Amino acid sequence: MYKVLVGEYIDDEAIAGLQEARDVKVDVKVGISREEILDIIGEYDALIVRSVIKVDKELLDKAKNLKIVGRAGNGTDNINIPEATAHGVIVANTPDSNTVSACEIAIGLMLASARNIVAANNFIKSGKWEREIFVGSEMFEKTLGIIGLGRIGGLVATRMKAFGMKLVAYDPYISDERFKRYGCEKAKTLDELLEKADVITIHTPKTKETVDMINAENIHKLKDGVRLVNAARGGLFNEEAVAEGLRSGKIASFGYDVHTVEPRSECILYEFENAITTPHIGATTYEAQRNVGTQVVKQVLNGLRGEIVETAVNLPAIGREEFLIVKPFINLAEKLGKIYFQIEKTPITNVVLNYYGEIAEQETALVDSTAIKGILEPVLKEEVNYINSKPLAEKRGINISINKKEHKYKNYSSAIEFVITNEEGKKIYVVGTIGMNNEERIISIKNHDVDMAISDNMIYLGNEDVPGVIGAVGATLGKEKINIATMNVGRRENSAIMLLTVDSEVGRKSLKELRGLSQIKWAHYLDLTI
Ligand SMILES: NC(=O)c1ccc[n+]([C@@H]2O[C@H](COP(=O)([O-])OP(=O)(O)OC[C@H]3O[C@@H](n4cnc5c(N)ncnc54)[C@H](O)[C@@H]3O)[C@@H](O)[C@H]2O)c1
Ligand SMILES: O=C(O)[C@H](O)COP(=O)(O)O
Repeated sequence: MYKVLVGEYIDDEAIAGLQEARDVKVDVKVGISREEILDIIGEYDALIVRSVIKVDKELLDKAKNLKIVGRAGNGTDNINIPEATAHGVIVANTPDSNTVSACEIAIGLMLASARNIVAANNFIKSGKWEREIFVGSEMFEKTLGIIGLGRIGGLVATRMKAFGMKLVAYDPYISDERFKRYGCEKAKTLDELLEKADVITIHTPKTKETVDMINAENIHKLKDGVRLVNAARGGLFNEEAVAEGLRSGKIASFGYDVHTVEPRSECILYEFENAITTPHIGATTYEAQRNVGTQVVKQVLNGLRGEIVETAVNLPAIGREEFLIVKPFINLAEKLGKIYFQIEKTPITNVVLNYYGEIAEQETALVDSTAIKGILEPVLKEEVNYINSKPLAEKRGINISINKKEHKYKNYSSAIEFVITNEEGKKIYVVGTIGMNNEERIISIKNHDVDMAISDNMIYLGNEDVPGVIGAVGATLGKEKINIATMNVGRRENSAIMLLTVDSEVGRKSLKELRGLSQIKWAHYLDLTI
């Protein structure tokens, strides 16, 4: 039974989804104190957070059973990712699930602050009526500067284009094509954007580069009467500098959802009527919370069950399309990796993974990790996952190298070759491919060419290359009530092997019977279930 701690509010349906899982016990402790979480985290296999709980080294050191942290949302700046990786903990967020809500709050703050909606609302409810003091500005034909043209920046661009705004964006990490796609003029420098924009909205993560993007030094570069919006992360615009700009009139308004300190009850900006704010509610919509909740539960269950966690942030970033190409190879690699310790017992010193053909042109880091996971998992007591498999192998003195090579298995569009060297200096080769309909196939084992679909239950035999072996093996398995699904033979000068797929598990007694046949030199059952 996996224990999951939900430490911040997530959607009720998502909690119900967790509770329905038979292998999970859920504790919901929304608003849990720091002291309590440090006390109890050692019991849990998974932790679900939003942006409040700090998942730092202190917490991770105490989280002895933790396998995955699910971030029900986008930003992960409350989680120490390198530490999580060092602890073998997967961190997964839900990057696409709340972007529309975040975009809409940015636009809401932009319009509300430009039209004095909050001040006018407060004014009228205090029993007064005036109109002239609430003169605002239109967005039509103004220039909107977007810092960070990622998911949310892109959504804002599309929508504000419809308002008739001219768009200029600053994002040094994206292609020119993306600027074109969103109809944005590319600002080559931040200064260029600061100088051109009538309204500026920021949609970057919080990094060393993005903190204080508007600060005391560069505020004079802004247009007089500029309007600012921050629905990304607190501190991207320096609060003191913005307060100074609001005081001097340089900045006409500031709409912000995110704060340098959260939660907070005081802020230098609260005195300004034209600075309107919300308590980080960008993702607080029914739709976003439903999406985020469903997505985080899916990722956490996958992580606990050893399945692929598509949105893991401490794995190499891989696009959806690329992921779909690589995905079948991920399972294939794990299965091929499992073969070694089922046919050999000597410890490994070296693993070389060679990629050939189309797969060699892809980002294979996920495949590398699962290949190593496949090798180690059957023999290690510790939990092995995609995150910790390589560090665990290195800790055990196993040298790993990955190569993308010119194609040598030309009959196949792609191939993965394992070359495993053990302490006796023996080299074991296992090669596989993905065939039609994403079928996992083994195409060579210990230098014997075979070509057969992998199944969960396989038998690998070494035999004399003499007449009658196939019949003897068939009869023996028949006696043991084991049905043979397929059979493949591989022969070389002095040796022959047989690889069989069978419909059921093969017990010790059946293996003993096979080994007792005079023509059989050795027999192994390969359990390749994952
Ligand atoms: N207010 C909320 O409730 C809420 C909700 C969701 C997301 N967010 C925040 O919104 C922000 C954007 O999220 P996203 O999903 O669009 O992220 P994203 O990763 O899709 O896009 C971020 C963009 O910022 C760019 N960028 C990075 N460093 C930059 C720099 N120094 N200068 C200019 N551009 C830079 C990147 O190239 C990228 O294109 C994040 O900070 C996220 O945490 C807030
Ligand atoms: O990064 C995010 O997803 C948003 O800032 C929302 O954060 P929250 O989950 O704490 O509302």
